[in-house]
Amino acid sequence: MASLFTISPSTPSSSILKTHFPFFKTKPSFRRLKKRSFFVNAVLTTEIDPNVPQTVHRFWEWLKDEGMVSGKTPVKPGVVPEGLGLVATRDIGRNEVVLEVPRKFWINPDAVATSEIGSICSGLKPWISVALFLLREKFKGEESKWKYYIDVFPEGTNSTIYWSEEELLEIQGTQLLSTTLGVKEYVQNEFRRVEEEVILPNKKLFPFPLTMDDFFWAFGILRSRAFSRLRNQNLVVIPFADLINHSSKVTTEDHAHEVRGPAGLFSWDYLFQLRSPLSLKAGEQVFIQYDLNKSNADMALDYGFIESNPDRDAFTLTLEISESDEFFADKLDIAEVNGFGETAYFDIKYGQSLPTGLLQYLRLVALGGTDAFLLESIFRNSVWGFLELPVSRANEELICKVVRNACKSALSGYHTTIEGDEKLKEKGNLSPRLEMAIGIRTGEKKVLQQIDDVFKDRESELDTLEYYQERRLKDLGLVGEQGDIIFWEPK
Ligand SMILES: C[S@@+](CC[C@H](N)C(=O)[O-])C[C@H]1O[C@@H](n2cnc3c(N)ncnc32)[C@H](O)[C@@H]1O
Repeated sequence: MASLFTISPSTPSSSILKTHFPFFKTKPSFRRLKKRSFFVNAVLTTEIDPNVPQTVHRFWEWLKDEGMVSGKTPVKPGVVPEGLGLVATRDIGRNEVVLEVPRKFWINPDAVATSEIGSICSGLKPWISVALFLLREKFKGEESKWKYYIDVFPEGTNSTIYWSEEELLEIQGTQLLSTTLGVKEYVQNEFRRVEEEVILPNKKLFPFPLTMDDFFWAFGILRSRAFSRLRNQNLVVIPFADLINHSSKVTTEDHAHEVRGPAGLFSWDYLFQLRSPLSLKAGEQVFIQYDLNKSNADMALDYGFIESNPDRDAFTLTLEISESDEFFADKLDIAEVNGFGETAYFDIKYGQSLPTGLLQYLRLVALGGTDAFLLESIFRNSVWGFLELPVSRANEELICKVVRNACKSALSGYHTTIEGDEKLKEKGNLSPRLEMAIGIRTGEKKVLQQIDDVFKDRESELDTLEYYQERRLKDLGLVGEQGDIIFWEPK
């Protein structure tokens, strides 16, 4: 039965880039330079905290210069525990607009299409075209229109894609480790392909050495900073807006909007508008909710941090209809009619009931022997409904056994126990990556424990559960309230 149930990964670094790029001709921008020297003083003395790096001062000045920041802007960048963040300069009401960024400053596949590399990026995946764009702009250094923005990007995050081998050992046995390795392999393959097909054949456009680490840097920047939920925009990096950090205190996600509005002195355009989901006092940080649906493993991979909230702990069960199953075709047909496939993924979250369809799919996969009649075509429209409830003792016993064995086997793959992890946490003084590793492995183990408990309880109830045949007899009026068989007696 090993093929009935497999637990497998749920889904599918960095170097400091040289900012000086000698191959681009220098075009002095007197307007920008002149204005900058004026604003730098103003900014330095009155506006931004002196602890904020110079790169951020220059970026702030650039935002003013380009009209994205005015005297009315109620936030400014600040150094906060999450790195850089946006801090309220006055009290801000809930739902109040904190910033607006005109479309001409959005970096998305459309912006790449109209850039110098547009023609060679047209067939690429959206994220790859934006990654190449960012890398190229980074290498252009002084010559890039985006220089002040790119200068405030971090060199990396704590995403597991950047962890050393030693650090990855701390998540040994976790699904996050397999997902991380899968993602790294995917990015490596994409880099090799784009290097061969786009970068090397276009030396004029990419006259600098682009390494795998550079590509990973861009990938990590996009995963952690791109907004993906705007209407018609499936990937967009927005200067200024991407300085905003996440807080679990925010429980809504409708903070980002695309609106029409003034985008300069005489122009009107789409604006990316960010509203504060919370009311804030001056000096407090503005936060949003990045994604309510992401598990801690997703957060670790994308953003390089996790929440202590156990609701984010999850484990993905992967179920499969084996091709060697004698009823493979019928089972697959039933699964497909009901929105599943040969393989089905079920995300199980801590503290929540089993996901819809999991028990049906399990019972379907385990169906055989005397229950196989349910696979006949006359039952095709009703079988999924039957599978909602236990089919037979043998079927229910099998699913319990298989799930429990899989949980035990997964639990044996972790190199620490929940108790051991909790002791480490109590001791404190952990690096952010080790703290994440402990959080992730404890979370996964707790979910596995929870799944095992559910099926353990079910196993203990096998004798008292009602099965298909009994229900059927009841439906036909042939079983009494006490479970006794009623014989037909002529009146
Ligand atoms: C969109 S950027 C926000 C700006 C970022 N703090 C910076 O310094 O540029 C997202 C990154 O900020 C950090 N971050 C955001 N919210 C966080 C949180 N609640 N805890 C820890 N790090 C956070 C993570 O490094 C994440 O990848």
